Amino acid sequence: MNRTAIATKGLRKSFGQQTVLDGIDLTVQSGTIFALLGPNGAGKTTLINILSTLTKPDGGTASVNGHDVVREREDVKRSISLTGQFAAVDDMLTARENLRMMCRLSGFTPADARSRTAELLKLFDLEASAGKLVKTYSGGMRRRLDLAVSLVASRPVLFLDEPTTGLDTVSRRALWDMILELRDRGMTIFLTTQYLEEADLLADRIAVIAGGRIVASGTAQELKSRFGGELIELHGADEEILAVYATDGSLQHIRNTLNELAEQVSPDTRISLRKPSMDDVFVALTTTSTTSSSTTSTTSTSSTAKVEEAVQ
Ligand SMILES: Nc1ncnc2c1ncn2[C@@H]1O[C@H](COP(=O)(O)OP(=O)(O)OP(=O)(O)O)[C@@H](O)[C@H]1O
Repeated sequence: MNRTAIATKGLRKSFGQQTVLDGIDLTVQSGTIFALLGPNGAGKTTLINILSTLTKPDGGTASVNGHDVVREREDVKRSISLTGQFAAVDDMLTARENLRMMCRLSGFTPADARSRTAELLKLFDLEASAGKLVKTYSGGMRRRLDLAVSLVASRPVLFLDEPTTGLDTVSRRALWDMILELRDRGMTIFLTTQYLEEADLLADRIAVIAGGRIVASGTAQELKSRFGGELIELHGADEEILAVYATDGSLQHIRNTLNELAEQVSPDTRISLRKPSMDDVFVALTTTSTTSSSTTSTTSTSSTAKVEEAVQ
């Protein structure tokens, strides 16, 4: 049975004159991974801060695990883990010592602290280095320990603010596996990211935030399918992409689009066909055609639709 873990309605937040969240409506089902995707400064951290009770909204409502984030703040706090919340991972202690200390501070008995520590070291693949000082850890190991520490107390909802920023590809993939494992154990995970691939591969549902609003939401497949079947890319002499046009993938539409483009672009323009990616969705939703590198001086005609137009 699907249960709602996080819900917001008309959520608003401004800092001074700047409106950061301009009426956010979201629903996240229990036991799923939800990715909030958006460019720098879009309001992702502000939304996580509101949902985790660190910041008060100016208007609208939000609930986590059935509790209102303003009126039932303590209940919300007891329902969530937030990575980085306990940024106090001590560099001069080992991972095992850090975890045991956090367990004891959270009220575990010594025996329970030992077994929870062992469980978390295993889950986050830190057993081999559990006895080494944290100051000797790589960025990826450190991030895994941060996550392990934030999960000392078992809570149903986990907030991850850009969990893999700055990690190399191997560490990023290792962390993704762990996030998926947490979801499979029944946790609800709300993460923010600027990495399209991360949202694409991890999330059950994605919402794209831009200009203080949710401009699109759905599964990765649903978002990509807004473009239809195939994209036509126009390339210049140096292989640079001049423009991207959406088609429904049918021979008829592709032929009509090419015929119309042939009248507008120089004869040595090259073309290629490809499937839509999350990058296309993101660029189309978060940039205007004047700033996109995929613009051209051609005008849209009856069967041509640049990706920025196709997805709106
Ligand atoms: N406490 C604050 N006081 C004033 N302005 C703030 C405050 N917190 C955030 N802002 C502003 O609100 C906007 C959104 O910030 P936020 O950190 O939520 O964005 P973000 O999507 O998380 O960005 P990034 O991906 O860069 O972390 C930014 O313009 C930021 O400068």
